[in-house]
Parts: sequence; structure tokens; C-alpha cells
Amino acid sequence: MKKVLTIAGSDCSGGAGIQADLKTFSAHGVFGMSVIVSVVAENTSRVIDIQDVRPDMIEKQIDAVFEDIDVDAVKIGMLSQPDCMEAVAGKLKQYAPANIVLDPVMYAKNGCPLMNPDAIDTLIEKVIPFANLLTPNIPEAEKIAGMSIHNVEDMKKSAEAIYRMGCKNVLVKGGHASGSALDILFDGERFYTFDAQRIDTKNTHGTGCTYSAAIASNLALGCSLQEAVHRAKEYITTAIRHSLAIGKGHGPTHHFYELYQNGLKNGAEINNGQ
Ligand SMILES: Nc1ncnc2c1ncn2[C@@H]1O[C@H](COP(=O)(O)OP(=O)(O)O)[C@@H](O)[C@H]1O
Ligand SMILES: Cc1ncc(COP(=O)(O)O)c(N)n1
Repeated sequence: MKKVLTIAGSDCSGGAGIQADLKTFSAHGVFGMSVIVSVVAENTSRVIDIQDVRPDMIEKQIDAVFEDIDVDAVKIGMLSQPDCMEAVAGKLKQYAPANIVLDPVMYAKNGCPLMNPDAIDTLIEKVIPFANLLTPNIPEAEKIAGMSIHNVEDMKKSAEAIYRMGCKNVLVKGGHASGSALDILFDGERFYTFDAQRIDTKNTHGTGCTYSAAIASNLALGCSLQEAVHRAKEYITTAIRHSLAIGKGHGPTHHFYELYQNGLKNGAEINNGQ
């Protein structure tokens, strides 16, 4: 069985973070493992408080996994402070795992901050260079690239700027744009587009977590990057289409193995081109 690790924050309400990642791993039939970087008291409406795990404890969790188990892919989510980022970066250097997918989480869907804005330089200098794939949404791509994004051309320009920071591939996600749900992948040479119908729902808590965890699962299963993103786009579109009206705010995506299989069989209306 393929083994996939998430290094991220815990969402006690179950829709995002570590919890979304582990549900996504199970739906893909891979063995999920987790290193908790922050404990977040949050729900579908608000973030109440964040307690970061001590950096040496983050390092020890990563050691515990890697000294014992071969890891086929790593998904990295919420890293709230520079010292968490440095702890993770040091261990990525030490263990050099394959297939690192980095989702640079900055805000929850309700607008609450999950990353200290002063940590962005550390993210860029210390963590981004380890990523095989970075998956910013539009506000995150704007912050990292230092530019504003108004259209697809701007998404492409931001992807090029972020690529130059040392990650091997960049996927700028269009969930925060209007029109169809269009994502742009840049591999340093060419752009690839992954487009799906926008689903009219407020229940998008955990979409970015789910998507990056699905990409990491597909890479662990041996897919090429383009195939991994294509399949993950089908997975996230199906998970949003069947998202759950749980809680009073932005409800979570739905992870359900049979649903995933049916979604794939029915073809989840994904167009990918170049
Ligand atoms: N309402 C929607 N309908 C269909 N796809 C969506 C919708 N909202 C987001 N997506 C897709 O979900 C994935 C996650 O994107 P996004 O919501 O931008 O990330 P994040 O959770 O990091 O803000 C992307 O593939 C995006 O295109
Ligand atoms: C612990 C944690 N990590 C990440 C997110 C953002 O989730 P998303 O951008 O996928 O809605 C979150 N709300 N909580």
C-alpha cells in the first residue's frame, strides 16, 4: 500500500486541515499519516484560537514517521509561524522525500488568518524551494508573487514569478475568481489548464486541503503530475458537488469512496488542455 503523510493543522470541526487530508487519503486507498503543526479551535464559521505545536515536537513527529516508514508523498498545509516553517524545512532537507505538495494556507474560508503575515519571507526562502508542486489560491498567489491578479493572464504571470522562487511546478487555483473553476498549472515550460463548472454553493470549507491531498495521493499512486492534477480536479469537483450543509457557515466537502468512483465513471465534466 502507498503511504502518504500530511504535515498540517488540525481542524476540530473535521472539514479542513489534517482531517480533510486523512479522509481524502482513505478515499484514494492510500495509507494516511499525520504530523500536527498547529491545533486550531475552528468550525465552519470562525477560528476561535490557534495553539502551535512546539517546533522540536514537530521535528520529533516527522522523525517518528521517517525512521520507520517509507513515505511515497508528502502534503504540507497550514504552517502558521516562521519557527514551524523552519522545523519542517530542516526535516525535508534531512529526509528528502519524493512528491512534496505544498498548499500555502494563509486564511480560512471565513477570512480568519491561519498564517502570521510576517512569516511569508520564511515561507518563500525556506519552504517553497522544497516543493515539487505549490498550490496557491488567488489571494495566496498575490501575496507570494507580490502582484494583483485580475484575469487568467495574471494567474499565469504569478505562476511564472512563483516558479522562479524555486519550486518545480505551480498550480494557481481559480476558486476565488468568477466564471468557471479554472486552475492553471505551470511546469517551468508550459501552462496546462484544468477547468470545471463552478458549483453554486457556500460549502467550500476544506476545498484547498482536499485538492492538494488528492494530488499527493495520486502522485504516490504513480501518476504523472498532469494526470495527478486531472484526477484530483475530478475528485474535488465531485466532493464540492456533494458538499455537506453541516454547520452554520461554509460547510465541508464530502469524501465518500463510492461517490468518488461514481463521479469518475460519470466523468466529472473536467476539461484539461494546454
Ligand atoms: N464553487 C466551486 N465550484 C467548483 N470548483 C470550485 C469551487 N470553489 C473552488 N473550486 C475548486 O476547488 C479547488 C480549490 O480551490 P480554492 O477554493 O481556490 O482553494 P482554497 O481552498 O485554497 O481557497 C480548485 O480546483 C478550485 O477551482
Ligand atoms: C487547520 C486548517 N488548515 C487549513 C484550512 C484552510 O482550508 P481550505 O483553504 O481548504 O478551506 C483550515 N480552515 N484549517
